[in-house]
Amino acid sequence: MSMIAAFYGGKSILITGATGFLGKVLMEKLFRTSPDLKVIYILVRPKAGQTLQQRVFQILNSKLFEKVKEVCPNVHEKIRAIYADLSQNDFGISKEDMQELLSCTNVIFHCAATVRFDDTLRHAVQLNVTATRQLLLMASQMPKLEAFIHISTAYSNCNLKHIDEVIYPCPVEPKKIIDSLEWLDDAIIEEIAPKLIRDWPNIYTYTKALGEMVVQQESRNLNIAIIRPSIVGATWQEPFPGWVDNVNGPNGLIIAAGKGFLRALKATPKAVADLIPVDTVVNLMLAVGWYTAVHRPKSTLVYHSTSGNLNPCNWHKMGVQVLATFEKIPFERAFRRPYANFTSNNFTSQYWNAVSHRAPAIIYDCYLRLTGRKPRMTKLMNQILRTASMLEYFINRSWEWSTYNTEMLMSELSPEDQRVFNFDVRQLNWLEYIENYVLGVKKYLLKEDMAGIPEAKQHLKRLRNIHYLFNTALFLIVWRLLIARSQMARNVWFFIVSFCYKFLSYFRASSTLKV
Ligand SMILES: CCCCCCCCCCCCCCCCCCCCCCCC(=O)SCCNC(=O)CCNC(=O)[C@H](O)C(C)(C)COP(=O)(O)OP(=O)(O)OC[C@H]1O[C@@H](n2cnc3c(N)ncnc32)[C@H](O)[C@@H]1OP(=O)(O)O
Ligand SMILES: NC(=O)C1=CN([C@@H]2O[C@H](COP(=O)(O)OP(=O)(O)OC[C@H]3O[C@@H](n4cnc5c(N)ncnc54)[C@H](OP(=O)(O)O)[C@@H]3O)[C@@H](O)[C@H]2O)C=CC1
Repeated sequence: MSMIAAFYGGKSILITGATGFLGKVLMEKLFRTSPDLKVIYILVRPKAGQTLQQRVFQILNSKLFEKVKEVCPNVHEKIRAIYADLSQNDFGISKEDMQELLSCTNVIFHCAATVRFDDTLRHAVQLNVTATRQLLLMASQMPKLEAFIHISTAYSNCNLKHIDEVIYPCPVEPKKIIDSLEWLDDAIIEEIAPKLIRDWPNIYTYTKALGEMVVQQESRNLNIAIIRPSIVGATWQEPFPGWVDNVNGPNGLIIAAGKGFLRALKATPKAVADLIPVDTVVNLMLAVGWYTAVHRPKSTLVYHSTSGNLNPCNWHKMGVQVLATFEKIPFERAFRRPYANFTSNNFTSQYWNAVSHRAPAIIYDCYLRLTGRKPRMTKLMNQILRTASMLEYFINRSWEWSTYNTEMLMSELSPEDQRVFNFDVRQLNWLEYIENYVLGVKKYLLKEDMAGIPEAKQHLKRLRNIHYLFNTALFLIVWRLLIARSQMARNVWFFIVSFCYKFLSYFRASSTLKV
C-alpha cells in the first residue's frame, strides 16, 4: 500500500492555479491515486466567457481525466470550485467560502502565478508575491492545516551559477516593494523595474525570488516546503506520455520549428537543457506534501525538481531528436521543411534571422498580396522571433542545481511509493521522452490526426522540390545579373564553359578510341 496515497485519503486539499498546466496534472494524479480524498478546493476565476463550473466541466471532460473517471466516478462531487481572483487583495472570496476553507483545509498546494516574462511589475508582484503572502496569512488561520507546498521555479536565483536548496536573500525587502507599489503610479513603476530586477533576466524570475522570501518571512509555525521545477515539459509516463496543453516554454518553439517557421535559434548547443516532465514534478509535490505533514522538518525545506545534475541532456541532443521526430511524424501544412540551426554567435544568428526567417516571410506575404489575400506571415514571424528572443537567456547558459533534499526524500520513500510517485529523473530515456513530447504536441496541442501523416509527408516532399527549384532559379538569376555587369564574372563563366567543353571533348575522344 502506498503511504503517500493513503495520506491524502480523507483529506481536504486546497489548490491554487488548478486550471494551469501543473495544477491539472496535480489534480489528476490526486484523484487517481487517492480516490477516497474528501475534497479538492480550487481557487478559480471566470475566464474567456466561461463560468467556474464550465471551466471545471471542461477540465474533467478532457482526455487528461479519462483514467480518473474509471477509478473515481464521482470526481465531479469531490471538486469544489471557489471564486477567487488572486490579483485582488482579499482574493474576492465570499465569507462563507472563506469560512469553509479556513476550517477544513488540510494541505495547500500553491501553484498559481503569472508566468509571463514580460508582465508588468505591479501585476507580477501582486500575483507572485502579495498573493503568496495573503495565502500564507490564510494558512496561519487554518487549524487543520498539515502542510503548505509553495511552487517556485529553479530560475528564481538564475543570477547565480550554482544554486543550493536554500532560500537566498533578495537585494530589496519584498515588503518594501509591495508597499511602494501602493503609491507609485504605473509609469514610474515600469521605469524603475529594470533597476530593481538588476541581474535577473525578467520580472517573472525576480518576483518568484521575492515570493520565496515572503514564504520564509511569513512561515510562522506552518509546515512549509518550496519546490523549484526547472523547465516543465510534457508528461513522461502518467496518465499517458506526451500530454501537454499550452504553448509556454519549449512547446511553442517546437510548434514553430515543426511547422517550418523557426529554422534557427540563438542557443548554446552544449548548454544543459534542463527539462523536467510535469508528472515528475507532480509526483515530487505529492511526496513533499506527505513528508512535510508527517515528518514536520524543523525548517522550510527547498526541493529542486531538475534534471541537469542527475540525467543531463543538452540542447544539441534535444534539437537533433526533435528534428528526427519531425521526419517520422511531421506536422501538417508546414510552411517550410523543418530544419534548424543552433548558433551561439550573434552575427550568425542575425544572418539566419534575415535569410531563414524574415526574407521567406516577406516573399510569402508578397505572394499573398498578389493573390488578393491579407498578408500575415511577417507579423507571425515577428511574434515567433520575439518569443524566441525572450527565451534565449535560458538556452544559452547552464546552471548547477544541487538536489540533496530531493534525493533524501527519494530514499525516504517505500519501494511502493518510489514506484507510484516516481520522481527519479535518472530513469528517464531522453530520446524516447522527446519523441513522445513532439507526438504529444502534435496530438494534444495542434489536435492533428495521425491519419494525416502520409499527406504531411507528401507535403514536405513538395516543399523540398519547391525549395530546390527556388534555389536553382535564384542562382541562375543572380548569375545572369553578375555576368551582365562584371567582367570578372564573365571571365569565370568563360573559364567554366571552356573547361566543361574540353572535358566533354576529351571524354568523347577517349570513348571513341576504346571502340
Ligand atoms: C542541432 C539542431 C537543432 C534543432 C532544433 C529544433 C528544435 C527546436 C525546438 C527546441 C526547443 C527549444 C526551446 C527552448 C525553450 C526554453 C524555454 C525556457 C523557459 C525557461 C523558463 C523558466 C521556467 C519557468 O519557471 S516559467 C514557465 C514558462 N513561461 C513561459 O514560457 C512564458 C513565456 N511567454 C511569455 O512570457 C509571453 O508569451 C511572451 C513574452 C513570450 C510573448 O508575449 P506577447 O505579448 O508578445 O505575446 P502573447 O500574447 O503572450 O502570445 C502571442 C502569441 O504567441 C503565442 N505564444 C506564447 N508563448 C509562446 C511560446 N513560448 N512559443 C510560441 N508561441 C507562443 C501565443 O499563444 C499567442 O498566439 P495567438 O495565436 O496570438 O493566441
Ligand atoms: N511551466 C513551467 O515551465 C514552470 C512553472 N513553474 C511554476 O509552476 C507554477 C504553475 O505553473 P504553470 O502551471 O506552468 O502555469 P500556468 O500559466 O499554466 O497556470 C497558472 C495558474 O495560475 C492561475 N492564475 C493566474 N492568475 C490568477 C489570478 N489572478 N487569480 C486566480 N488564479 C490565477 C491561472 O488561472 P487561469 O487559468 O484563470 O489563468 C492558472 O491556473 C507556477 O508557480 C510557476 O511559476 C516553475 C517552473 C517552470
